Amino acid sequence: MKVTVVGAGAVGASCAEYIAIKNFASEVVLVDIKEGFAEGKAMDLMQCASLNGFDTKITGVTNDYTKTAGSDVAVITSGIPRKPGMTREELIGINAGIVKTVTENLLKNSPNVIVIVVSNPMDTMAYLVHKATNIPKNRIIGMGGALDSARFKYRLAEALDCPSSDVDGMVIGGHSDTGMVPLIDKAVRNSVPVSEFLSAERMSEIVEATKVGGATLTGLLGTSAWYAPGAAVSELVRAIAQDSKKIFPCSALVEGEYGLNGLSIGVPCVLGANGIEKIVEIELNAAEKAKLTESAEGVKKTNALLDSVLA
Ligand SMILES: NC(=O)c1ccc[n+]([C@@H]2O[C@H](COP(=O)([O-])OP(=O)(O)OC[C@H]3O[C@@H](n4cnc5c(N)ncnc54)[C@H](O)[C@@H]3O)[C@@H](O)[C@H]2O)c1
Ligand SMILES: O=C(O)C[C@H](O)C(=O)O
Repeated sequence: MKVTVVGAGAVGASCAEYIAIKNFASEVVLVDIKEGFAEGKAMDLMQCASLNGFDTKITGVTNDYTKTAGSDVAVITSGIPRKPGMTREELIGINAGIVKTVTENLLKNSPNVIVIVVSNPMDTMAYLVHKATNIPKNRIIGMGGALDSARFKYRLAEALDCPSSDVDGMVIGGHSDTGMVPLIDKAVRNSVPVSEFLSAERMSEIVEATKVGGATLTGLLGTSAWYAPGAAVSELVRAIAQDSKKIFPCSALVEGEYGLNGLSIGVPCVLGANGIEKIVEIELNAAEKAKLTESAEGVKKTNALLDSVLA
């Protein structure tokens, strides 16, 4: 499998590193607009090959999309990250134009590529890729829910004082500070509902900490996170490479699922060789449904800004 990662910054490089370390792709091409930057990141990462024991070939190019030709998957991380105090939505003015141009360049060279959108505001950027191209909806995947769910599991494990591998849980909805919907009533510790172990108050603290997970890290780091984002992307790419049919919450174009239409938003998706092979409609309780509907309204408000920022 050939994977292109556009944006060789914090998230793009972390994503390339995890893909290489997991050793399922033959080739990763890093692309950046900054002269020499992707080449440097690729060289540094390739010097880890003998140390970390991977065979994936990583190359870097400065804005030369001919080198990305024939990519099976392309990950778009190009654009600016937020600074402390900002929302992801505030990035739309700069990132929309970047994501649109990058997508057009990718498609010219890899018409059948599956696109994974990472740049923020991610749900709106995924929707932009849908609006600006004729890529079928199964080949446009927004990465947010896989990361948010990993953060949810981290918070659950912290509260339960157990390893993350003992908990399971999922976050659906928009990838925003207010729009995430951590499905706390469905979260389990080794198949036992977490409500058996945690008070209602502790559970709502976990939900709130999960929703602001990205903002918390941005406050600590001065820019947004990259390790868990890179790892989350690498798991989506792996599911495609291995045709695994695993379920991840991804931002997908909804056409009636969950009563929603005309936007990309985080919903459970089966991922395989064809990208999003199915949106899974799980039973939501009334509160979860109401939160998802409200979240969709928020994403739609941001989507409505696209025309003016791209004009
Ligand atoms: N969806 C998620 O879960 C998630 C998680 C983390 C970060 N993000 C988003 O990912 C984006 C990247 O974050 P980062 O921390 O890696 O930022 P960064 O600044 O470290 O890297 C971004 C890179 O994009 C490059 N770039 C800019 N314009 C480009 C273009 N036209 N073509 C190619 N490269 C271009 C820059 O030169 C830079 O190297 C941000 O928008 C951030 O908000 C999303
Ligand atoms: O928080 C951000 O702005 C980056 C990303 O969306 C994240 O959740 O880490």
